Amino acid sequence: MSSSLTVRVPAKVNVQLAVGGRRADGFHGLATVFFAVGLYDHVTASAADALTITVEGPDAAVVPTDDSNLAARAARLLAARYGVEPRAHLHISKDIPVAGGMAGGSADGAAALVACDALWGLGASREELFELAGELGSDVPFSLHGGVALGEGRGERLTRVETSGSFHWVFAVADGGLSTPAVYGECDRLRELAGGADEFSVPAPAADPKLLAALAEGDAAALGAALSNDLQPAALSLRPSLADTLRAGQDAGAIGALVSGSGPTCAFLAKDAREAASVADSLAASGTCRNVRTAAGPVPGAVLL
Ligand SMILES: C[C@@](CO)(OP(=O)(O)O)[C@H](O)COP(=O)(O)OP(=O)(O)OC[C@H]1O[C@@H](n2ccc(N)nc2=O)[C@H](O)[C@@H]1O
Ligand SMILES: Nc1ncnc2c1ncn2[C@@H]1O[C@H](COP(=O)(O)OP(=O)(O)O)[C@@H](O)[C@H]1O
Repeated sequence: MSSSLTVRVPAKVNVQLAVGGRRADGFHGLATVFFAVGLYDHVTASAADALTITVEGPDAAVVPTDDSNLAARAARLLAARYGVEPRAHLHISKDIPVAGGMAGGSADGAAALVACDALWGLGASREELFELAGELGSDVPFSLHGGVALGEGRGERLTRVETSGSFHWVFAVADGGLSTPAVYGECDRLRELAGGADEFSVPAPAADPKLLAALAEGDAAALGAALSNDLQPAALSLRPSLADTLRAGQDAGAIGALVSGSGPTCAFLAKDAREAASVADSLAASGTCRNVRTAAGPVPGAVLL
């Protein structure tokens, strides 16, 4: 047992997000290709008498520090499963945009599972951690997994996807977030208008073979052309100004552009690191976003430092 340890965990972008009809349980069946990018939160767990959370970083003020924080929920779930007291102080150093469609909360949940398992000396297997992650949220297993993976079911059933080389991304971070349930709800509303939103009205989602080939071959131009997100019309409907952001990135020379997950962060693929820096400069000057980040990937999932 150690008295303090830190886990590093990445953000994600969905390079494909195919959304099936709304299921009876309210969730949507997905075929999504998660891609982990080098933009990280760090969660440090230290010995304490009770479970407490602190957060630092530019968005810290909008992150809950009570039991609704995904890191706290993860610690409690793990402790309950092993019959131990959830005694830990969790400090989150947050660099992943909050409510931005980049799975920052899920990342902290995954990191807390790994950190508390080590702090409490539980020795949970990878399989056990993945099972707990799936109970915490649809995106949490991928934050453990990292790399590139196809997510099916709610997004929690993962299969590793083959890739070559590195891809270079630019992220335009918006002012304020979008609620994930609200974006799925808007997707359903738009689908109802077009004829139906349930599982019988919407085709079953499937991974795009062209996108998988582009990833396997390390072909950035082909990946850029294949990017797709079924939640994008809903995110644009709730936040019409995102169309300006997407256009600004395309005009700046990005070879692919899409809303990241449920948004409102917009993700742009660049040919190489130099082009990414140039797209980032143009986006920052465009006045269509709060700030701009560059990151390469794929990178590993939650890892104990
Ligand atoms: C859209 C995605 C794309 O990766 O992520 P974000 O872009 O928000 O980060 C995910 O599907 C978000 O996953 P996550 O944020 O873990 O969602 P959960 O906590 O499991 O569920 C929150 C809510 O989202 C909706 N939801 C989530 C997953 C899914 N397959 N179908 C859904 O309809 C439901 O309304 C659910 O109550
Ligand atoms: N550790 C956490 N970091 C960020 N947000 C959190 C965390 N725990 C709970 N939340 C809540 O989850 C909401 C969604 O946050 P986040 O996971 O960053 O976005 P998204 O679901 O778009 O990827 C936030 O608005 C916040 O209220």
